[in-house]
Amino acid sequence: QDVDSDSVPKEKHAYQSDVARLRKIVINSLYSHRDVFLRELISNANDALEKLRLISLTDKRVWDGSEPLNISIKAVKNEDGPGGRVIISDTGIGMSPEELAANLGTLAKSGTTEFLQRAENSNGTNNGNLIGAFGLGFYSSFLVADRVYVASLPPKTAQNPDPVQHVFSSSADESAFEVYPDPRGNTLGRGTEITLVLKEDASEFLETKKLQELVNKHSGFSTTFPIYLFHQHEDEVPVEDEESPASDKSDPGPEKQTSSADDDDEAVIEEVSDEEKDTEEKEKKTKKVLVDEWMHINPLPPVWLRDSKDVTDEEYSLLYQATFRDFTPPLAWQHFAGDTGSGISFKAILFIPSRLDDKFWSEPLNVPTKDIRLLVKRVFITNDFGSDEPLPKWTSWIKVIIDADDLPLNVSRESLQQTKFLKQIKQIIVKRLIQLLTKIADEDLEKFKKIQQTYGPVIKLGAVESPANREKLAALARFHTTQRDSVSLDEYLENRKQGQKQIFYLADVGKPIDSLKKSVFVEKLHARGYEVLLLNEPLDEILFQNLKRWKKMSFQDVAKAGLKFDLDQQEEKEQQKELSEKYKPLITWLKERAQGVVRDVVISNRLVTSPCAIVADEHGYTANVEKLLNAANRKQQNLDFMHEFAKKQKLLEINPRSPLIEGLLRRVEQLPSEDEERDLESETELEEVATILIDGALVRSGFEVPDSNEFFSRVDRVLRRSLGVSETARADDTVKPAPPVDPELPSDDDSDFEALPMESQPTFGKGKPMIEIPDELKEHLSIEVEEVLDDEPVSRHDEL
Ligand SMILES: Nc1ncnc2c1ncn2[C@@H]1O[C@H](COP(=O)(O)OP(=O)(O)OP(=O)(O)O)[C@@H](O)[C@H]1O
Repeated sequence: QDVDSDSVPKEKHAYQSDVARLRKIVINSLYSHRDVFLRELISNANDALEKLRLISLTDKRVWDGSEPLNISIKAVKNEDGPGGRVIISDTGIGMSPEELAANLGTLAKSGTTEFLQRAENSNGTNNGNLIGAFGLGFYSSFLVADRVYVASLPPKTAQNPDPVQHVFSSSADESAFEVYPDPRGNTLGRGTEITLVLKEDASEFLETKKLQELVNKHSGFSTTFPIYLFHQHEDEVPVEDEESPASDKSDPGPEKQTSSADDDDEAVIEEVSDEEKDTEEKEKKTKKVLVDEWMHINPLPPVWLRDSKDVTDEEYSLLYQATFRDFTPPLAWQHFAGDTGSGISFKAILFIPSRLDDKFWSEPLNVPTKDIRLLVKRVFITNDFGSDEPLPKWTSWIKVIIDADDLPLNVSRESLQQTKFLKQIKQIIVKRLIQLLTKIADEDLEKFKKIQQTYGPVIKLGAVESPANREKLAALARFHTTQRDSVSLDEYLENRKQGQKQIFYLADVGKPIDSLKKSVFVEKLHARGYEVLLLNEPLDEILFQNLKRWKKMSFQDVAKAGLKFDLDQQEEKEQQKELSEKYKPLITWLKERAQGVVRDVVISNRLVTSPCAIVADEHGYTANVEKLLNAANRKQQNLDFMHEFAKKQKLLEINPRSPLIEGLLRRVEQLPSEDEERDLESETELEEVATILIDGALVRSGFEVPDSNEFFSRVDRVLRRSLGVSETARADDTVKPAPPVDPELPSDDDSDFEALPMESQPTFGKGKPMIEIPDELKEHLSIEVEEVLDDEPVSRHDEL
């Protein structure tokens, strides 16, 4: 009987629409990578075997440990012409007919629809990466096969004591698939057999050599279960042995194949030549025969059990890609052996993927990792480390294979939770990751640059999140500065100036580094050669607040009071004192004007060209913190009070060297004293200048002005004054109201006008048609405008 025989009724099912879309994307965009089909199917077989073994821990009926668990691959060439089939079988958990339909006919994965949209929109250019991120699985069969049959038989269980082998059958271009009882009966014993009827141009996969090469390249790493490949070789055997054929007895091969020797497909020996010239002289007659053999093609121990000196970079990459189903090789890895401290020894490889999942920053802090694969003596146990004590968020993306020697094989996850083992493993992973990052930072600048691009903010998160590792992680953090692009805190210290006791920084989340460099707060420091760290990532400033000091140096926000630099020098101190004295009248006058905004007005020692700036007091909020807090939408009343208080803790610093400030001082000094006659108009004007100066300082320093309308009205008035325009004259503000909707006109939706992009839509003004013509075209263009009377039916473009 054939798997496709019509002797059984076949039930037709429609594919879920997403499946059809996914198949199309896979087939169209991965043609040049089509050998991945084998890796994907072997990975699925591996999963099925792991599942069976896990279930058997609690239900011995499913598998009692006696029959072998393995994967086998066989290529069968068509007898009557080109082409043929590749059959991949496993002795794993198998699928019931319902599971065949559900698992292979629908996509249950979350994010599928979004993935499909992205893949379709990217015109196939980037689909390799997208699919890599998503996983591609069973549908990769259609890269090489026109038709696929999946025969499957689940093990006997209490609920299903007499399972029946069923077949899932589908062609590459059909929108439906069939599920039916296997006409051959329960031939598998248990497990799944996938038969790929190869496309015409995929005959290369019929060659054993090609299949072996592919397994060696990709899939030797996808599984620790033995993979057997069927092949035939010529052998010379004595004629008298003909009766008892010489198959390789030392290698039993996949159990089910040897046990089903009566199957036509599984003929053990085939005679090809009996042309041997027997001679009377020869004592023994021999003849050439084709011997069938199942080769064990992944006999090497898994990579993590080998000595790291014997493993190539390519092998590590392939192991990573196969295990974690990632198309892109990892950025870095560490292979180590250890002991948990509670006497359990293990071998492990820790991988840093080359990209961070998009979801990383939006997921909560305590998301459990799914990519730490715990094995015991090569046997997969779990990748669920529980959510009670997940790894710290900053390491949650890590991918690890860990193989323990001494845990009992039937250890369950629950009993694992109770041992110290998991906790110790998590600590070891974090420690090793930090070691790996530090090693790269010390030894491989190029690679560390790449790490920074992807994991820079993650390292800072780690330093904030875990006090125990704060120092080590902060040492790995890199920052922009006024002088350099990527500087560690230690490198910053090496570049400090004589007598510098503070680490200077300026923080403004989201602001481009170039515009931070131009800030009023760094001008003098920069001019004097001091380096200032420029922080524009949300975690930067929080990190410094957590660190408090670095190698005994305190952090100084240059937008805050408390900035110290070579001011101990006597000369400068005295100069500052003198200036304060000189500017006293202006300071007193400005203090009154700036009451609602700042706590005090002082002479600046940080400004060079700017006339003034607003700095936060030591206890006040910088513009950056104020922005963060506003964004955090503070609701609690009692905190609001503190918030308002901290907001007012600002100082107005004035630059005594600025001509504007000098001019203002002169004007203030000229103000009439109390017993003199006052010039109210000029006083108001001066006050207005002061308010603009204060508001301008707020904006320049990154704060918001209390009332921007008021601010601009004032600027308007000053501008008018400087132009000699009347301050009270009003603009002509008569505006023609928009016409009501005319129900007789076509609706907006079907208008051609709407279809035009904004910039190409004609503009209209004052109720008259108006067309803007560029000056250079005016000579060459003449335009006639037809006037339309109000009561005439109008076409859409005249309506406005
Ligand atoms: N050889 C097999 N034995 C048992 N079940 C299988 C086998 N192959 C596939 N399946 C079932 O079909 C489902 C879908 O397989 P598919 O390869 O499309 O996706 P996946 O393995 O879940 O994910 P991905 O391959 O993308 O990581 C699997 O989750 C599994 O339940």
